[in-house]
Amino acid sequence: MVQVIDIIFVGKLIHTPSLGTLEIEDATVGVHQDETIRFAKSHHMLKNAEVHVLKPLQFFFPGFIDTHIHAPQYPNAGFGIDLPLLKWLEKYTFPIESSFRNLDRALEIYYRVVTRTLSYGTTFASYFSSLHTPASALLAELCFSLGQRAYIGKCNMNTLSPAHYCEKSCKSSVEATNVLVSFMSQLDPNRKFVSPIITPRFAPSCTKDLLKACGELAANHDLPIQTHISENLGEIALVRELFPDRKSYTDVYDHHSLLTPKTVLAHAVYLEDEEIETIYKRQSGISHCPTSNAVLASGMANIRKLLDAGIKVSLGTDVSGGYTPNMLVAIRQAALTSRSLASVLRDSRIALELPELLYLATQGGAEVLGRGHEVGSFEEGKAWDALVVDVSSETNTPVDIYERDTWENILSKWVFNGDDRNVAQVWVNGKLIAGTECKIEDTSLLNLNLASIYMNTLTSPEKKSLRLQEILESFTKTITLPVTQCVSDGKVHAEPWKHSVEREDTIEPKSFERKQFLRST
Ligand SMILES: O=c1[nH]c(=O)c2nc[nH]c2[nH]1
Ligand SMILES: [Zn+2]
Repeated sequence: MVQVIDIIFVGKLIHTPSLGTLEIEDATVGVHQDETIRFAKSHHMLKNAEVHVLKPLQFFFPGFIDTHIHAPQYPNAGFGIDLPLLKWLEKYTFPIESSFRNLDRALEIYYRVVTRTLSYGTTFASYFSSLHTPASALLAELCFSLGQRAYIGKCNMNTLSPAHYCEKSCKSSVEATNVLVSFMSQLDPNRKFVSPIITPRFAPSCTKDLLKACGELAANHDLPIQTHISENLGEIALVRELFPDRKSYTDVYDHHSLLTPKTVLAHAVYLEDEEIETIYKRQSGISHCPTSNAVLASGMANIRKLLDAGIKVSLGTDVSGGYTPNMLVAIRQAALTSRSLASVLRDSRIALELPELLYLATQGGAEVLGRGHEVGSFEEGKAWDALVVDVSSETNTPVDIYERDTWENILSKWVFNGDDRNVAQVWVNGKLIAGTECKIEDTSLLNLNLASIYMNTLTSPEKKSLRLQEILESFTKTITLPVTQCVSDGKVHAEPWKHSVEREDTIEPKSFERKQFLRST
């Protein structure tokens, strides 16, 4: 039985509960651990509570919600900015994703992705994994055990992809998805922390029957959906060619019942007015990915137009089209993109203001993921998913604060100059899980946890026991020296996954039996 402790947080509290509203106030917030904010902004005290009082240049901010990130593309973050979308997929993206057949590799990289995004203050992420069910299950286990809220979707893709990275049929894609869904239902039956999300990669990589099947999977299991839409002109032309009967890219998804109130559409750079209307009618949401749109020279989405149309909008890092999983960078790029577009189109209203940008990165994300009533801002009854941001000189970051700075200025300086060193604490559901002030003391326990995660995703019991020692040993190395994987014979290998040996246990299983799992709470 988990011991329940009440916690009281005292300090500056900043959030954007609605689009364009910025609240900055001194607050005392009571939180029932593992439950929700009991009372916000009141000075009522709880008995036997643990009290956290912030230092002068620290403040509470809602955890970031990244509504579009490709976990297996993380090793490519920061390179491959020379090609447009379709060529980029072929040259960089499909090769890295296909390497996630190998679970050792998946574990090493996914562990890094989750801990890295947490260090930047992402408390909730909607992940695309690769097409592999075991590696996707592993990512789910990692998020669950490390405490990050996550939607996890294995890619559905059965056409127009390289032979070595393409599902064989609609049927096998659906079966593999069902395996992941049932695995995750055992992991977190209430979907409070981790939930599957149906993930048809994008229209060109799915046959019509698979698009239809994805719509049915989402409806039958009551699951959210994520995909890409209207990112790049070459892609849009391809969709027109592949689906000549459909009026538009949006119509392709609508026709296959993929536009629901729980659908996340990434990019939406070139939507026509009629498509915007359809998306509004279906109450689907958009993940704006401005860094990726700039890196791949895809275009500039007019977010003001989407907001004016009443569409829910959020922000995504879109690693590795986006070069970093840092949500602060997504916010900066959204600001600059909107300002560039405002000047090009000679309409100053297009520029997004700081409170709007912060909303997109928090409450806007929660709304798009269908969890606006639970997370995204500090309201009575919501979960305590919060950051303690520290902008004091002790952090040694380029956020230099002077006496005359107002809290609005301080906030803006953090957004434009801050980094992970300013993320002192990361709380999810009333539990401290990351941040510079959160020290993981017992690394052996962490290793053990990771090992049990790994074990849960393997199929054959014999292989599990045989490899336990090996796994435990390799973790110590992986955690402390992740980069050594890229170096051999004294040379740095740009594509380290090519050097890994494929093993039999990377074959897609028919089903998972989830073993009892250690969660640290
Ligand atoms: O930015 C993108 N990243 C991807 O991995 C992808 N796949 C299809 N369309 C895509 N766009
Ligand atoms: Zn993407």
